[in-house]
Amino acid sequence: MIDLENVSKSYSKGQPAVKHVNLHIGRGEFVFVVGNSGSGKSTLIKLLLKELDPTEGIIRINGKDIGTLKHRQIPKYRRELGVVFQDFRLLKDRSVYENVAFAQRVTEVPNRIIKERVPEVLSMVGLAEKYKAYPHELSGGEQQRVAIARALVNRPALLLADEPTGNLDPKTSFEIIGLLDKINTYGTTVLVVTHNKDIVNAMKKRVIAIRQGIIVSDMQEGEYLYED
Ligand SMILES: Nc1ncnc2c1ncn2[C@@H]1O[C@H](COP(=O)(O)OP(=O)(O)OP(=O)(O)O)[C@@H](O)[C@H]1O
Repeated sequence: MIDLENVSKSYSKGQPAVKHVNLHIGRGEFVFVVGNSGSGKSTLIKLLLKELDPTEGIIRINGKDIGTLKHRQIPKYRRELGVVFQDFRLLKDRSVYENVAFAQRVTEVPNRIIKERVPEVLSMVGLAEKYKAYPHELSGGEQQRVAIARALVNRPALLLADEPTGNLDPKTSFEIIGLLDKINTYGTTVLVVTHNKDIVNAMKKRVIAIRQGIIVSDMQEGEYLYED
């Protein structure tokens, strides 16, 4: 699903943000990526989304070297990934339904399919009843559920979540991770970047720790051993 071969990324100044990373994440895995601020986690997500190109190395997603994608192929490539952020990034002036439908409208999915899929993903995230609500009428956890529904509506094989619980209280954070875990059991590969030690320790998933752009540990049923 995700293969990084000797991937490095340097910004113009300073040390490389990601250094000689080799990584394989198989289809259907659930993986946490942990590390303190500035360790290179966001850079890694941006490389996977092809918002940045590596200075060195090859990134393959689904067997495809994304370095070979033409400029005009990038939007389509990104739509095949589901992405969730710490700050939800919902459209404030659109309802829950429209926020999720929007991801399909831009891909010119026929209305008939949209009408089928939007309620389907909203009930999967437990928000079927709130389809008319606007983001400001929802709690943080509910807003993140909408963002997850939007990420799932195009049925991505891979879901990337960058600090998805960063703005949520502990109970809601566990609910959101539980939802990502459920999505994973349906077959979607899930990669979660997080600082949340309690969640990482409770979930017993694969944990990849990054320090200064280098993978310093990679453990199945791992723990958050890393001190900030
Ligand atoms: N656009 C940029 N230009 C120059 N340096 C950058 C840029 N973005 C990130 N960096 C540097 O790259 C390194 C890794 O940053 P990155 O944002 O990937 O870390 P992070 O682990 O995601 O941190 P955080 O948890 O704070 O989001 C840091 O030293 C950072 O200062």
